Amino acid sequence: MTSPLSKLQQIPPDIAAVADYEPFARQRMSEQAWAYMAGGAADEFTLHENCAAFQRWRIRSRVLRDLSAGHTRLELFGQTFDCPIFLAPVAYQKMVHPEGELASVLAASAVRTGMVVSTQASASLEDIARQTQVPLWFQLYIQPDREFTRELIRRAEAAGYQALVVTVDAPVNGVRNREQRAGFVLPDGIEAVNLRGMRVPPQPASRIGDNVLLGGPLLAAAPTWRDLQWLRSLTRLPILIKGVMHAEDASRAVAEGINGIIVSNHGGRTLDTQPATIDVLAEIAQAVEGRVPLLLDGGIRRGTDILKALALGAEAVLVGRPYLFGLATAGAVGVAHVMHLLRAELEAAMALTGCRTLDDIGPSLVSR
Ligand SMILES: Cc1cc2nc3c(=O)[nH]c(=O)nc-3n(C[C@H](O)[C@H](O)[C@H](O)COP(=O)(O)O)c2cc1C
Ligand SMILES: CCCCCCC(=O)C(=O)O
Repeated sequence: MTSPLSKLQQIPPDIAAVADYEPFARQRMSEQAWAYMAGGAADEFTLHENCAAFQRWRIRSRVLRDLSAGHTRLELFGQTFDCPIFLAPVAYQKMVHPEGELASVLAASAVRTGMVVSTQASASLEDIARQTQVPLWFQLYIQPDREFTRELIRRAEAAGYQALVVTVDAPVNGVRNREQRAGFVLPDGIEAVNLRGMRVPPQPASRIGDNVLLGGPLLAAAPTWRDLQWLRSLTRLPILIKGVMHAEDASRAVAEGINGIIVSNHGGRTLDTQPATIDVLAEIAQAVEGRVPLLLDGGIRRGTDILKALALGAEAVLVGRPYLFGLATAGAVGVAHVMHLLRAELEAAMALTGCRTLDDIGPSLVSR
């Protein structure tokens, strides 16, 4: 006899690729939760374009190279990871599985890769950190209440987080029509527990689009470059900014002393009709000239997508929905399996392009 929890920890038969998890995840979620987790902004052009753009890049195979003693290890900010595929910050994971972020972080530990924990996690940042043996990074939404923000950073440092990822592409929520049509609201019992006690409560995600924005208090308190200087004065942790899509912003970030940049359009959830992340990566890499590490997320569904991103200038990638669908389907085991599939596909792609290590992956391997 299997308990309901154990059913939520079993990998369904016949899963061969990350995309195979999607229908199982869909079955296990309410229509409202699915709208929030799978959906994007407005007409969802960017959501789809992130994936479609990878298909327009071609990989050139290479033959007869020495592949002995190969690996996918990488070092970032003095931290070692077994593979360049991180778990992106994703809010409210208990909405899709009772163990939520606590399951995801176990999976990150099992595959010895990084996880970025969302400010809007549904488990406490301390409880998540206690579950792991790999370096964790904390994703920061700078809050209108700056004192509270300072305290969040102090808590993240005390809990052992090893980098701050400041998300800069969502001073307001996107126009989430799919969520509106489904009537999405956070279910009872799911909340951003790390924001408890804040003086200015965050607005519920699905209502933000209904309010007047320009000239209102929300945007008056929105983060600016000045806030990044303030963050720098508060912490010695490496600071990355997530949500850069323009070479000029990337150059400015480097000039401001930011330690890393995540090329991201928030998985198509903020400003619709932005280009795919993979299509702006080379331009941003050119502006950054290797001065700080670049990471990329959005639309990664195959190991070949990862190889393309690394070839065009990223040192690592992050995935969002793929591991969320693994989590919804089979908890920690599902997340670990998704990460394993992506890594196995990356290794196959590396072998077939003659790359022994990540350093061997370069622009000559891809073309449009
Ligand atoms: C349900 C959901 C919640 C998210 N929550 C956050 C968040 O709290 N903070 C953040 O910086 N990004 C958040 N993101 C964006 C992801 O970090 C990431 O940029 C995106 O999912 C990458 O695209 P992909 O889902 O195609 O891999 C969220 C994405 C999803 C799907
Ligand atoms: C004002 C932005 C709220 C976003 C909440 C979580 C998130 O990032 C998401 O994509 O959803």
